Amino acid sequence: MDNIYSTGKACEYDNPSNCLALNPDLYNCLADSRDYDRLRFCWEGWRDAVGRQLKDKYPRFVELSNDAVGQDAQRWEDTGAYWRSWYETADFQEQLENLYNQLTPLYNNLHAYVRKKLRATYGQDKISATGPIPAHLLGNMWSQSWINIYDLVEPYPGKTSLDVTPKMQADGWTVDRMFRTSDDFFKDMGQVEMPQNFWDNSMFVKPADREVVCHASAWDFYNAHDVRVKMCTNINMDDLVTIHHEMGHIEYYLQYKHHPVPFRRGGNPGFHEAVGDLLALSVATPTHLQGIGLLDNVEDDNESDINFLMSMALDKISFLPFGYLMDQWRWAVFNGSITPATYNEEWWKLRTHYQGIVPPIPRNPAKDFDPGAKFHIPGNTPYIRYFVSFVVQFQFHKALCETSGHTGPLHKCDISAGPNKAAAGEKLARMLQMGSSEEWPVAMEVITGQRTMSAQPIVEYFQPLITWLETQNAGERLGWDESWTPTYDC
Ligand SMILES: O=C(CCC(O)(O)[C@H](Cc1ccccc1)NC(=O)c1ccccc1)N[C@@H](Cc1ccccc1)C(=O)O
Ligand SMILES: [Zn+2]
Repeated sequence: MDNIYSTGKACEYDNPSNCLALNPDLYNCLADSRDYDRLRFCWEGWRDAVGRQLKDKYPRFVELSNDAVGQDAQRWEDTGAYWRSWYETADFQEQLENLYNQLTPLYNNLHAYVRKKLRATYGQDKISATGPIPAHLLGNMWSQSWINIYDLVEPYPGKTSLDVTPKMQADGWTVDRMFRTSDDFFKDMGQVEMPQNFWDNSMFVKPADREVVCHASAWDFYNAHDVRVKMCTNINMDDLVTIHHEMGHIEYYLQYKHHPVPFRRGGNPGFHEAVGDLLALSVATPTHLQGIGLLDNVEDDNESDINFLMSMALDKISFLPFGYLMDQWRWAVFNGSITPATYNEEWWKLRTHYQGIVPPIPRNPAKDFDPGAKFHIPGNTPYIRYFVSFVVQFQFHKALCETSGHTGPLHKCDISAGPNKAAAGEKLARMLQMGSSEEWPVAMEVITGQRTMSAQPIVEYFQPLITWLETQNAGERLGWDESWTPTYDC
């Protein structure tokens, strides 16, 4: 399944020998095209090339995985139960649902605003004012991050552009400079620097001579010195953020390497995903981007603030329903309540219910397997960890901002700019050094002083934007009529 995913290509209708790889061709198509039908080709072509090939393999995989976790001393009732056990939280699913319910108003306000803007771009015949959004129009192959359509939704055009990709490319940024920039930030915050073998042994760019798994990953060789990233880096802001994400994994490896192997894990899997994103919250601030030469002039006024918060919301708020639903689907597959006969229709029920999106073309239940078109399904990588990460990274950010001595609104905080940045770095290092030797509430307490997941910090961070969106959305229908479908001209 990994090989099918990593080598899949979508071939042009009019030239079957001209085939597009996911990275970078289809990524660029979904990010840059503003042609409804071209976007549909890229969206459908990837699912035909990969999802359809995986449809009949996945049921057997589920069976084998459930057998494996039911064996011997483990005796988990199914794979989902085993995966949830890593959080050591009896009411874990209830806590997640509670967090999600608190975040729904943020998402619905962003969704309503983006839907209105997309109607203006693609026409009222293509998008309903009260329905779900066609999935291929959101700038991302899985509609999980909407940052690439920032130009279509920018609140105050003409203010400083936050899209630093053009400047990265114009200034000749290299992949090495992107990784060095990230390493410099970790060092500046008092964390451990990347060892020489990281630079010697990592794969930073897509090789020209062989097929590789391009989906980014960070590897611990459990020998206290060999740590590596594998990534097909492109010169853009998205990948600069991903580099921080991957380096966050490496940082955890380096900080907990003194523990026995069973403790060389994150406090919980969400913590491992949160480290790099946490630091990237500071790097992404306009003043920090200016400091590393990616923004020329920064305007400090309310309109620029709203533009900045919109760009952050298109990355962080848009992700929340996707991060939540991926394992809602998978846990149900593992426990048998979703069967191979209903894989795809149950997938789209969840996608429409939580994300407020619909497929641009009818799905064929006998052939289509759209979950298979997302890396983590064939890759068998659990996903709720990212939803947990998106919640806790804002709890950590708020706490480290206070420790660093930041004053003012949370969204303007760069922990490396605070007078007590060293104290903030020490708290982070102490948490990382615990690995999984303490249960995660104890690790959380080291940074935040309390032991529970909370949606309050992410809501506080985005509050100015929420207020602005509520005004903009006056008269709009929040949420969507799940029965609407786009017109299909074949
Ligand atoms: O998948 C990733 C990043 C890759 C990874 O760093 O999480 C990677 C996934 C992976 C790859 C191969 C085998 C297993 C997992 N995870 C790691 O490299 C990893 C995982 C656990 C511990 C240490 C490293 N991000 C998710 C979600 C996300 C996260 C942050 C921003 C945007 C989107 C996505 O792209 O959908
Ligand atoms: Zn990760």
